[in-house]
Amino acid sequence: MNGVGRQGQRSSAAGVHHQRQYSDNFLETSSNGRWLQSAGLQHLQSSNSSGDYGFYGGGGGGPASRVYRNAQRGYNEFYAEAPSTPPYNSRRKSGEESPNEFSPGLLDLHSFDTELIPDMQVTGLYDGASLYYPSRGRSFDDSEPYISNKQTERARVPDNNLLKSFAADKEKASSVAKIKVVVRKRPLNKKELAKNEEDIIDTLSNSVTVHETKLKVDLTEYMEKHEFVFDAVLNEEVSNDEVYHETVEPIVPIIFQRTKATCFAYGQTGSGKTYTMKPLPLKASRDILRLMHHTYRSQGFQLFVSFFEIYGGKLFDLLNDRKKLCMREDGKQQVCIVGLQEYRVSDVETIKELIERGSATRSTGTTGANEESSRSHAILQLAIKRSVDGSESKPPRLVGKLSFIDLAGSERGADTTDNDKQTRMEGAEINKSLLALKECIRALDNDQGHIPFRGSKLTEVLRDSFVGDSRTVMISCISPSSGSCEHTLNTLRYADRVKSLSKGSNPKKDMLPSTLNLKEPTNLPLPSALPTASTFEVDTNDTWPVQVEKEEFDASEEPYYEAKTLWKRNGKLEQYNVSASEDKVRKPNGQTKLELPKFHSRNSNSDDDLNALLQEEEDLVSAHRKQVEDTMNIVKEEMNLLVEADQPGNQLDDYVTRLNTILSQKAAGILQLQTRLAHFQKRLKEHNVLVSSSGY
Ligand SMILES: Nc1ncnc2c1ncn2[C@@H]1O[C@H](COP(=O)(O)OP(=O)(O)OP(=O)(O)O)[C@@H](O)[C@H]1O
Repeated sequence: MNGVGRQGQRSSAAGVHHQRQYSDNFLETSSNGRWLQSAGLQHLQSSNSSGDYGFYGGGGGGPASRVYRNAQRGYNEFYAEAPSTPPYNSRRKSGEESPNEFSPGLLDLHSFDTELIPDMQVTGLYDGASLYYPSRGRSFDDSEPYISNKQTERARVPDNNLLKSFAADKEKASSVAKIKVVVRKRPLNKKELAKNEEDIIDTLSNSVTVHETKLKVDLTEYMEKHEFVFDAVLNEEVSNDEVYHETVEPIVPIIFQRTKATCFAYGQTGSGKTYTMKPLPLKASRDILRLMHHTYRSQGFQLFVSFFEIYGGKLFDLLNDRKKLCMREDGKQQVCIVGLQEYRVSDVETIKELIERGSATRSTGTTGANEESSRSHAILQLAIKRSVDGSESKPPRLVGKLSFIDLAGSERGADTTDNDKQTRMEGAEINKSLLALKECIRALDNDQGHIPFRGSKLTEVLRDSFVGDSRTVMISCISPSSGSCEHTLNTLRYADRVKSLSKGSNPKKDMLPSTLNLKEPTNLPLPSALPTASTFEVDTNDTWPVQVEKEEFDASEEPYYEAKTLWKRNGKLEQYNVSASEDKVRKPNGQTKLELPKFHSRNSNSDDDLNALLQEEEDLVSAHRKQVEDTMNIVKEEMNLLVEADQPGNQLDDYVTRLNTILSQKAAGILQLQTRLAHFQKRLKEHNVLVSSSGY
């Protein structure tokens, strides 16, 4: 009844509301770095914002880290010459898909991208992409080469433009909202239609209204309206392409600007999370590869894909037969996933096959039940790395990362009262992770010094996505049916809480009547108490017990040591450096079989070695720190001694003895540290030998 009436009134607008202006808190990231990290691990590096800013700032890295930072300077300076981002170009209308073009966000980038501009077209710098892409209008096929060599060969870069454009790039990055919350409504499905369920959701511009039927005490029905405002609301007519344009596309270019971005799909089971998320990584990869081959051509960027899931608090590699993975965190809050396979990819087809393979592995799972996928979080990561000197002879370092997360069904968190113990535990874990996720996103936007990563496995794994220069897009998927009203409201309330209390939220929201979203009852859809570090179950198998308060390292810098060992590990590294054409092996029947290049997992002995090495590194840093403290105490003592020496009547014997003691102490301290350092250097060398002789 009501739903039918409202459907008639529903806005014909596609529901894509292009909001370009979001306030945000764009920060520059300092280039702290860490020089040792475990080889053979997929690294989810912690990053920090600048020390000025205060995210775990401070001298955690100690003097040794300073040395590393200096060593990194050259790289950073080099990096600072990345091409620019142009002013915003007019966007094509929703639904106008011409996939062979750069999508609008990318067009923006290109209109400043002199590298691609043929000499005779320089005057058309701001004329839009059509100038540079003669292939515009051709239908895009994933198997089609996405770049013509001729096009790139025409390009030349005026150096001064590179420098000029860096500022523009930064400006562009800062104009991308730090957190964006989007709602997507799916159409009624056959089952719901068969049950005569109504569409109770109205969408208009960037608001969504839920019409909830309630009963009065006299059992007459009445309608309660719940209205929410978000950054964008996408209705059931909106295509996956438009979802991409609205959510991920704007953040793709800034991944090259050392940004970590995360896109989540949140919602109840069957609300369309997978439907929404599945196409996004492929579309993003396509744009990333285009950028790599056009704008950042010959700059040594490489794209890597990994795909894993968190199920029942445990990690499984979806690209390696659901092999169980182990998450480790060292004393410096570096989170690593031991054994995760990461594939270097250079063509869309390979990525597509990987995504399909991972998705198939996920949906079949261990029990083969679809049920399972709604209880797991699937995480697909696209990592952009870059060779230090632009060549492939050196190991690549992480530049930016784009994570796509298809979260477990939000209502699964409520399974905590289920009779089955396993289900209860899974429900609790899901609950915990969704709560922790919300808190982390909010902390991120509020620039809180403390981000509650430890609330769940999910947030621990995503730690590096919440620190430093990061972007988050949350897509809340909702079902339109009256039967899902309660879940839909819960989803929208969750999304509202992620967004509404954040400092950098949509300025439009502030202009709205403050009561708009506050009409909502204040009870949380999920328990409001977030597990704290002390209540969080520490799995001693998976997590290092050491807890350090300070964030010390910058995720934008892949640790030198790791890079080195990765290189050694792979290099027998033709495998690692397989080109697109080598990725495929022709089968006798002419079909193309994918032969994927692999990062081999290391065996447990290697893991032990790595852990020991990491521990030694920590011991060395601690010893160094202690030595500095001791030296400072000794210097104080020395100064006192000098003051006393100046006093009349000072005993020379006493002065000489005490000075002797002080100098001996100093020498002993230095010697001790030197010995420890030499031992550590030896161990590093041994480790390299171990890696290179281990058959990789
Ligand atoms: N926007 C949409 N347009 C058309 N069909 C959709 C849309 N969203 C979802 N569907 C369909 O609805 C069904 C459920 O969607 P989907 O599997 O993506 O839900 P989900 O939220 O991922 O569920 P789960 O949590 O159980 O994994 C699928 O058949 C999907 O094709």
